[in-house]
Amino acid sequence: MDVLTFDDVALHVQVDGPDDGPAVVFGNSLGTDLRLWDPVVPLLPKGLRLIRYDKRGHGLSTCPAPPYGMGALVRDAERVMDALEARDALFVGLSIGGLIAQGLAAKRLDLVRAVVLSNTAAKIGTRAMWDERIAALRAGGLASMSDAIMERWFSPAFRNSPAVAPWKRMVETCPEDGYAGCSAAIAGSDFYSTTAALRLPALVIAGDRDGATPPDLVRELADLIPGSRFELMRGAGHLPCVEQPEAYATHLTAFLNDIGHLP
Ligand SMILES: O=C(O)CC1=CCC(=O)O1
Repeated sequence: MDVLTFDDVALHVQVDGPDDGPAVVFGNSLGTDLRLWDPVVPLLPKGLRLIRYDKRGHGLSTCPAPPYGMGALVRDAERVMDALEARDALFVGLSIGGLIAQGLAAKRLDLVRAVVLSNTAAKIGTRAMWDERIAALRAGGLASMSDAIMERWFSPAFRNSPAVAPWKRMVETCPEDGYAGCSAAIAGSDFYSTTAALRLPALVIAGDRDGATPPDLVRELADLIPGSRFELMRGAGHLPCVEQPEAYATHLTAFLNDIGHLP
């Protein structure tokens, strides 16, 4: 197991592929850890350096006391990439991972040459909505919220199948403080103006059954970035890399090819 230790947090990372391959860094969503990408990773072209990490308060990373700011989450991504000497990478961020991608691209263009912004937006929800979510979390824990979370994450077909069980368990076992801390970071994030100033290749992915970041909101994000590509995945919810890994990997591979980021 690889752990990168910093002054305020220790981050669990997993690297697959050769050290000298083109780097692809993955940022996962609220309540998920780096296993979010397990279905997609084996379907990507060989020879890439695939870097995954558990954001603070999730997976095997440590869980500093909440609340977190988006600045800390962006800094964690930056620290992981600096520590692994991963420059000029494609950053694939899903949901809060997509917020981190936007913040990182605005701050460190030397690290990020292109982004995949998946099931995300320039701003996700309102402060009132996130305050309510944190209150519900503190009142009943994640197990009391997991049915509603599955409704946002997955299409009816997937969430009514046995395949949903491990993903439900993943969110139910997420540290409550980590979930609350990252919820606070989302509540305080608004990337409309910085993302509108980004000039880099971007693929923006939406799912037409996404109950957290609906397609119109994701489309609005794509419209902020000149030249971005927008893909709507039909039948997929908030986590299309889980529901439709083959189609998701096909979109990533086509984008990698277009931007010349293949081995
Ligand atoms: O609302 C959810 O459960 C999904 C979600 C919103 C932000 C994020 O990262 O995940």
